[in-house]
Amino acid sequence: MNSPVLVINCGSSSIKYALIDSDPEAPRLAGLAERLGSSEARLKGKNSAGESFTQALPNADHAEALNSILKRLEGRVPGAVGHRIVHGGEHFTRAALIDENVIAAIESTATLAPLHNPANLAGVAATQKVFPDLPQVAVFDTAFHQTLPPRAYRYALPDALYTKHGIRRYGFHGTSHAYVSQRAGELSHRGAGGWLTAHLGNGCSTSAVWNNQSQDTSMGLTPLEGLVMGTRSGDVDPGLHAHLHRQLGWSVDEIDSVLNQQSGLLGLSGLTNDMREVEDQALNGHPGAKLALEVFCYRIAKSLAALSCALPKLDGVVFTGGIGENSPIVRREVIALLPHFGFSLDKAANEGTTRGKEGRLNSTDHNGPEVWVIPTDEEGRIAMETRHCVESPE
Ligand SMILES: Nc1ncnc2c1ncn2[C@@H]1O[C@H](COP(=O)(O)OP(=O)(O)O)[C@@H](O)[C@H]1O
Ligand SMILES: CC(=O)OP(=O)(O)O
Ligand SMILES: [Mg+2]
Repeated sequence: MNSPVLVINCGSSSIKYALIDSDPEAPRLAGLAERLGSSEARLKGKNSAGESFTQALPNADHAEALNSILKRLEGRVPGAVGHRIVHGGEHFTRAALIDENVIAAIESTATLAPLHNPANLAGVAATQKVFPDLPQVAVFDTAFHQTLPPRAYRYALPDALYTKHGIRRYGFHGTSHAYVSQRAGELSHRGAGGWLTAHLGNGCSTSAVWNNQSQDTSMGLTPLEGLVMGTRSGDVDPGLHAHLHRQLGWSVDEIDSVLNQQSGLLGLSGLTNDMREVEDQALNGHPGAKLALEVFCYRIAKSLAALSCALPKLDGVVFTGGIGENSPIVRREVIALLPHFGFSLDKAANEGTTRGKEGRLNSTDHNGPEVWVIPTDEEGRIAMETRHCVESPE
């Protein structure tokens, strides 16, 4: 397929899009429709000359936003649409051409990713209306982690909860972990081997990848397990839920909303879910922001150390996502908490790396495991998998 792929990552009130050519060097048309459904709705993006635009779309819904996106494609016609679908359960080990059965399977896992899957499905429905003749492909966050062995994916719960109800660890951000671990293997003389990856964006997760296969990851049944995130708590004592219910009288919905939307950096700092602001306020001495940064970094280091058990040998660690790519402070603090692993961080390289650049952050004469920053490319990976699926569907 020579035509470009339109990649859609649909959230509850936003659509991220990118039009990606088969030639990876060709310029991308990309942007974001946000605050959909409100009077503030708008479309922001870049044209092929690299110029930014912003267009107000008052009260636009997903379908209206897609029609506006279509007009920004500068006459280029996609050959397929690739959708990011967060939860694919155990049904999907690779991308799938969307039909009624695939939609039904995605619907059946929707309750496991309530922040993501319903919005992803709404994006599919809206896109099918706008592009009725194009093949549409679902690319799952969970698929890359379907290689986890049972020791990593099983919870120590009664067997029937897994066999009858699918309660197990799935893992997310698979396209990102797959892309950056593969890229680390290509950039480093060590090749594909044992890589720990830290995807640190609004959602955050770590993964242990051996020979391009995921061996373990920090997120579980839902994208709430594991690291501290922008507004998500990550790991808490499983006894917390019963305690909050019995002692404070909180309902399940209240508990769920606190853990997903009012916790993480926002909860600890009492200020914001935005790491840039947390760092600024921590530097100003704000106690909540300092604590948020400290817990955030400690939890990442602890997770990386734990995940190293999944690898026969450790070749290096890769930082990615908005925070991983842009925060020298977080990278420095995390590496400083792992002194037994023999990492060495080059201060100038760590502080000099800027967004959009791949780089190794340890000195070249160093024999221990490497430290890399690799900007993630979830859209590029989704386009590649979409192309592959359309060309050779199973
Ligand atoms: N220069 C920076 N320093 C620290 N954090 C940054 C910087 N730039 C972006 N971030 C953080 O990255 C996070 C967003 O990550 P991103 O991967 O863009 O999000 P999403 O998961 O929505 O794709 C926010 O917490 C933001 O503050
Ligand atoms: C799965 C997940 O957490 O995704 P995001 O980072 O886009 O919220
Ligand atoms: Mg993200």
